[in-house]
Amino acid sequence: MEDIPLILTLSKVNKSISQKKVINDVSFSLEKGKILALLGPNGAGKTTIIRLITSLIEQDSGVISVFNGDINPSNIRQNISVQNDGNLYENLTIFENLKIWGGFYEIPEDHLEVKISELTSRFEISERLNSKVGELSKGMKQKVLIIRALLTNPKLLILDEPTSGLDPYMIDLLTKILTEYVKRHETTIIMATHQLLGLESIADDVLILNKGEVVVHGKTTQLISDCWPTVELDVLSDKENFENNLDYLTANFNVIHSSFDINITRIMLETKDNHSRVIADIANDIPVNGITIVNHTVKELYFKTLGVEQIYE
Ligand SMILES: Nc1ncnc2c1ncn2[C@@H]1O[C@H](COP(=O)(O)OP(=O)(O)OP(=O)(O)O)[C@@H](O)[C@H]1O
Repeated sequence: MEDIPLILTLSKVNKSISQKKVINDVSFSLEKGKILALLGPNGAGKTTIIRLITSLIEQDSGVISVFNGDINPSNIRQNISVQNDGNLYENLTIFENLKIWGGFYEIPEDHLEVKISELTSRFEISERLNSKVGELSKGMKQKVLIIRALLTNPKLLILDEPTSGLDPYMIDLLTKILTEYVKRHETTIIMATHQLLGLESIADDVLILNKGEVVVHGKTTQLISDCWPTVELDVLSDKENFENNLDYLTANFNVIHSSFDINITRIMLETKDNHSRVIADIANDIPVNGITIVNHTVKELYFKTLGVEQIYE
């Protein structure tokens, strides 16, 4: 299999701010065309990592290599886009803000106007193009910041809380736009976020930081299957069959949890066996109304990794 080039490598990076160690021996790398979810509690060091990668601050020790070479201040702006890279001009319109930004990057005018039109339409904000930014809602301003970051077709796009202020529909749309964008432009994305729902469908890789240290890093699917090496199934059956079914299931499997819900019994069991065979066996042996495989999520991975109890599933 062909090796995918690395866009970013951090090796034993350390950083103290005001005599406090905020980044502790952080090492990881990121392949071209992947989306990395950078996660961690408040104060874990996500923004500091982003500031280090973009050379806004310098590490005390360790190596940060972007595009296979040490960060080069002269090409950084052409190749890396950061969503929170400076405020928008509140007294200017969306169009004027984007035009000025494109001008900084010397994007040819006709090309820039086409890009603005495409992106604002994709983000469903075209009709507000001539509205002053100061009159926009928080979510709309957020869209403009993301559009601005995409204008330059960056090789590396860094998003810090991109879903902040976005409504549920826009969060889904953003996920779609970013996954399509990565495929079309071979862009690599680092996304620091607290919005964990649905991350497994967008993030190729996950990195969880805590107190400046990497707690977990790897491919999302691999991390989830490492964390839950067994298959869990929800077995739905009528209440009258519950006791008999439960006897059968506990005799044959490791039943983790069972519950009633009106006339449905939900049983969660764990098995290391091939799940399609297990499903077929159960359906054959007892009266069931349905069996579903439990898919674990990045949110569960996050809570399990950090050893924090999840309040809501
Ligand atoms: N300018 C600063 N002066 C002092 N301490 C700082 C400064 N910037 C960051 N820190 C400290 O560095 C640590 C990491 O902060 P950072 O902003 O990187 O965390 P974060 O993971 O992005 O948090 P959040 O999820 O709240 O945005 C925190 O303990 C923070 O107090």
